[in-house]
Amino acid sequence: MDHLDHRVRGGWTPSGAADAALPAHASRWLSARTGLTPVDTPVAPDSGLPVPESGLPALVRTVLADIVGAAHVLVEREDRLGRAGGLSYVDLLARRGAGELPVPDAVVVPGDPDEVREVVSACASHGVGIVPFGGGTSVVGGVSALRGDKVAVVVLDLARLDKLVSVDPVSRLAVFQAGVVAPEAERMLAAHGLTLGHFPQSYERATLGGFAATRSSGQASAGYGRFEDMVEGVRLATPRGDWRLGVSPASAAGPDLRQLAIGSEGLFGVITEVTVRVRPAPAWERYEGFVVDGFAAGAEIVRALAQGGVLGTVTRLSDPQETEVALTLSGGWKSAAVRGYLRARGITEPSLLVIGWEGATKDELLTRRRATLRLVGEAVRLGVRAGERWRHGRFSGPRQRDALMDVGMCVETLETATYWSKLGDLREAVREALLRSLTTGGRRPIVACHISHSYETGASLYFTTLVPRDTDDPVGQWRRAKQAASEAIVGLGTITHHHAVGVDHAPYLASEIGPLGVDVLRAIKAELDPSGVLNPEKLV
Ligand SMILES: Cc1cc2nc3c(=O)[nH]c(=O)nc-3n(C[C@H](O)[C@H](O)[C@H](O)COP(=O)(O)OP(=O)(O)OC[C@H]3O[C@@H](n4cnc5c(N)ncnc54)[C@H](O)[C@@H]3O)c2cc1C
Repeated sequence: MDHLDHRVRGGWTPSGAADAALPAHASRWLSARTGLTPVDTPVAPDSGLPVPESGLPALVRTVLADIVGAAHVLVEREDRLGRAGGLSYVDLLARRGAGELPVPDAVVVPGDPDEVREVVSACASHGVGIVPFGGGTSVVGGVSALRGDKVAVVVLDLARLDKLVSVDPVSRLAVFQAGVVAPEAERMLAAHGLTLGHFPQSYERATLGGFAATRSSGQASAGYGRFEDMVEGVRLATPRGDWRLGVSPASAAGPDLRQLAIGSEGLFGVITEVTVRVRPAPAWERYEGFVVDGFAAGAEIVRALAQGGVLGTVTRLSDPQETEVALTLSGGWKSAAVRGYLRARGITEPSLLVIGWEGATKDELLTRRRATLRLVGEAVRLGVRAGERWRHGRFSGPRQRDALMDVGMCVETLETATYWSKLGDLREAVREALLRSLTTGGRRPIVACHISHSYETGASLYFTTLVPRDTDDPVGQWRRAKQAASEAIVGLGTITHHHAVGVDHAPYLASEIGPLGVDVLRAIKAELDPSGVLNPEKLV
């Protein structure tokens, strides 16, 4: 079985490798902007990382091998290391030898939903923790191999649950096994002229089960909705047995229990199948770029589009800081000329707005575009080239994270959401908290932000922070900034719009859902997972 490459984002896809490097001028620019003294800190080779011996009791190993076959219970060092943690900044730091990297005692790879149910049941009987593992792209510690009070912990890898179970084109439904990765889902649906329309930035590697477990939101959420809007049904392997939910497009049969599985982050059961709503694949697509003067003016445009019901399928507004960073790191800011042109057009704080439209026919697309453009107002139109440029790089930005870490940067992202009336305040509060906590020792952080998911009532804010890494205490530097940002968010917005809770946001969950909410979640967990083996130390 493949080992996940946690080091080089270009390893996600061979075609992506080219986007993983930094352009030549980038470290010079970073030095000038942030005070970086470039260093060379490549990833510690995995062979240098401490990996304890597997503590999986021999009896449990035999029981698991009887269920999935001995070849699918992996205890070798490389296999366990390959499924140790996800892709958060802290995970990446641990790969560089800073901080702890919890390594599972084994990786179990069941072949179908029934085997998953049996593995879950066996682990529950023997008090062994289970970390459900989809694409391993969690950025909040969701797949950290924490064992809590359990004797051992195994990663339950869903890679072999990779099948399209059925398609119902009449009802526009498809049933997938949970380990199907997003591009494979799209490929299988394309054979039926259909699309799911879920394109998060982690698209190349994340799974449908992972999307459901984390309430994921893709770049085309304005057109297709968030992942929870797409889920019609789920099949969940719990220690209490198999649980299937979702039998009709709507129901008044009590609370919607599917929502217990969606966003449950592997604590209530392992999702083995997901029934999703699908759509005809669009025949026409068009992306265009615009520049607005300042974030506030751009946010007003996006609000008008959202409340006017004319958002593009993709609608994404970068603030001036993100516009600068994105164009510099992509090597695209042919600066002087573009800045001069924008200044001549009265733009002093360029904020890039990208809008993408889709349609079954060209006329449908153009009708949508016209409706949007009526509300875009004074924005400077950069045209299709700028839009296509964004589309080309839509999944590649994060791949540069490793290259940035190699030269000594701390690179972290966080996301939140709030109502339109509080959006400006929330952006300011988070910016201020990050700048305050990270401006130390001559380091000058860049805090960049964008809106990429908009609703009638509000929008998400996604922050990217770049700052020279504190080489003496890189984890402490991250922890202080995370705490400052999270405390700034509490009371103004949600602690997470789509990355989920995992480990990193768990301390702030109660402030969002109340202590009673936490008790309710714990009661549900106690009912479904009485021995508490599912994903220890996450969510609640
Ligand atoms: C570069 C990058 C960009 C990203 N961009 C986005 C984005 O645009 N939008 C977005 O929503 N997210 C984004 N993410 C976050 C992440 O990709 C999502 O949370 C995604 O939904 C995780 O899917 P996965 O298959 O990788 O799940 P994993 O990382 O494997 O798991 C995530 C959580 O779900 C649990 N889990 C996984 N599969 C199952 C299952 N079958 N049953 C029960 N529990 C399960 C895990 O235990 C864990 O708690 C990004 C991450 C990275 C690294």
